[in-house]
Amino acid sequence: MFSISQALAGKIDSLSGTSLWTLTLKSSLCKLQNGSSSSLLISRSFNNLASVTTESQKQQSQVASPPPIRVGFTESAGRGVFTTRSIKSVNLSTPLNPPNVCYLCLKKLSPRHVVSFCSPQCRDQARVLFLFMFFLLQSSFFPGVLRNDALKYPLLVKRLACMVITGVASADCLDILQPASLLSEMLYEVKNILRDCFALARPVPTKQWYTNVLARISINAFRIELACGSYEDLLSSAVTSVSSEAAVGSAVYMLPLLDNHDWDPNTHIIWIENVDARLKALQDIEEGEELCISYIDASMEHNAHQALLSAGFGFQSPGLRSWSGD
Ligand SMILES: C[S@@+](CC[C@H](N)C(=O)[O-])C[C@H]1O[C@@H](n2cnc3c(N)ncnc32)[C@H](O)[C@@H]1O
Repeated sequence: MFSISQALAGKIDSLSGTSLWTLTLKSSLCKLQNGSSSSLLISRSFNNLASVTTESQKQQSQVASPPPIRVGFTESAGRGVFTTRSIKSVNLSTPLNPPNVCYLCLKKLSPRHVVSFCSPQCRDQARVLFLFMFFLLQSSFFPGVLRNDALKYPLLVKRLACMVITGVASADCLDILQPASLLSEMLYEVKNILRDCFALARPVPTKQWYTNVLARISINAFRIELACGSYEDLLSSAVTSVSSEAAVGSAVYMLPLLDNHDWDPNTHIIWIENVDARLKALQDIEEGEELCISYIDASMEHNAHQALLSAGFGFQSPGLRSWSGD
């Protein structure tokens, strides 16, 4: 298990040599009323990730070792994430249905939970972070809005707005991420959804601000497919497809957002106890190799695959073209 906790502070907690990384970033989450949820994870200092230290390094009394991953430039896909050591893959088996999860941290709830937070701590943190959110959650307009998938990103924008307003995140914390071109309909929805929220805030965030944030979130948000209660659950669930209906939320992370797409990825992002993201090696990875994930369901038909990549991410996948042209 390769665990990186408190990436916000740039620390890795443990390293024991298997194929699973944990990227734990400071989180702020919200489960929505109709059963879907959204979350936003912010790492304040991207640069900290380049200077992480490991628990095993600490335990081996300061034995010098490079961080296990580094951010570098690829030939054709901008920035990417590369390993600095080799990693062995492990086998996974059958998927589960997504569990009911805590509104704040997406941790799986036991059947005895009647409220939607796993602990008083999560509930209290949510109260602070979602001060402005609660107003909207109570509005009759809200459940209808949430049925539209495309609107989860405005909700993430709103989450960030709440965090900025309450001082948890800085207004420019996503600026480092690559932006997407936005459809005018999305901007319209953002404006409507955020209007009441922003009306309560001083100073009022500008349209320019939320356009900027939405443009980045819309290309960089992850669907959180699963939030398993244990490592055993993970082993039986991590193969759930990106295209399945198993998503329990969405999240924005810093480091995983620099993972580029490959039609035959060498890693897969997964979640175990909560919204902390883990990268799992799908195959043995050589030192220095770029870590790639599949942005979409890799089993998808070729033209649909290319259309999604093109519309959603602004590029096409040459690997897939040669693969499907056999
Ligand atoms: C989530 S970002 C990945 C990090 C990005 N390379 C960066 O520098 O911030 C997604 C963007 O990376 C680029 N990208 C990712 N995978 C690619 C690939 N296989 N080929 C070309 N461009 C790719 C596309 O511009 C895409 O919109």
